[in-house]
Amino acid sequence: MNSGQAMVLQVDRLRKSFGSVVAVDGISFDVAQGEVFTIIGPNGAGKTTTLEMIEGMQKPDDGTITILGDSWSSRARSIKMRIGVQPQSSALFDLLTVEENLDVFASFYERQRPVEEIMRLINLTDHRDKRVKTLSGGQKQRLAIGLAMVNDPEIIFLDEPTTGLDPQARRNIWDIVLKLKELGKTTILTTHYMEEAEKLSDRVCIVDQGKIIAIDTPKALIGRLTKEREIHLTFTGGAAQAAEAEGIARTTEAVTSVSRDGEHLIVCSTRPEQTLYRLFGYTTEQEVQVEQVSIREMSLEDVFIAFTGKEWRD
Ligand SMILES: Nc1ncnc2c1ncn2[C@@H]1O[C@H](COP(=O)(O)OP(=O)(O)OP(=O)(O)O)[C@@H](O)[C@H]1O
Repeated sequence: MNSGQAMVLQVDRLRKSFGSVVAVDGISFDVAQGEVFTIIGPNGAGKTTTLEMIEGMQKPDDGTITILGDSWSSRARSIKMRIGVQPQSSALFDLLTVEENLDVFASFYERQRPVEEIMRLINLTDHRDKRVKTLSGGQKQRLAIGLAMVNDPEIIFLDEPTTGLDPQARRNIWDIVLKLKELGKTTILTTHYMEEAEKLSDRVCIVDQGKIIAIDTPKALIGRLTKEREIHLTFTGGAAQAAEAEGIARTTEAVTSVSRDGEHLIVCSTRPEQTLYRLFGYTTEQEVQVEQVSIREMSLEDVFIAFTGKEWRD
């Protein structure tokens, strides 16, 4: 986060329980103007409850929310005019067209962004006269994001905008989020897709069981992991060659573990470049052919596993 940027949202020690279930257990973070800020976590982690408290739809048991300098208790109307919340698909008017839905939602606000511009932004201009009930799941989600834009808000909240969509439809939503960023908007979204968080976000807040387990840029989070990398090699000459290379790998500095499955060799190293250099020195000298070589990239999924000790499940 750039310290020169204005904070548009400050969340401090938020708590919310439902009976004996602690849904949100002391969550604090700040969001700067223009950021794409993603709250990610497994099912039931407390993402929606956190978002709904910030959106003013649920009252926290404890903690404070300052949004665009205001609080819900003193300036609710002003906040509502300046934020945009993606409605549930079920809130769309099924029998009205895309354009009519946007017009109806826009009529609730004094400040408006031209509907024409929103339809371009959500790539639905060609479908403007289609009734909502005839739209695909992805198109409905895009319209829902458009409805969050009608008052030209400064902050836009998207709760799992891509859940249940196919990969192409998800990418179409990602394009919209990136366009919102170009427009200088702040976007706060939730997801349980790690890949999505990694691609879209300036910063990611990983939550589990109502608590933040890590918060930073995707790059910094991944950088915090061990420097160990997995090198995968496949030998054209088969298992015998792989076994010989396995012997070399085992005596190579910085290698922490080696395993072999037939002609495939997996070498874990804290200095992968040097390890590869040594292995290629051997293969060149012995004229051994390597069919395939790769170094596995670390992802946010690895961050989750490292921080919680649990497997990530979408
Ligand atoms: N209205 C409610 N009444 C009772 N329990 C609730 C209510 N809303 C949420 N919870 C519980 O609070 C916890 C957090 O739920 P929340 O919906 O915030 O999680 P989430 O991270 O958004 O999950 P998902 O990805 O499944 O939407 C869960 O255990 C959930 O069952």
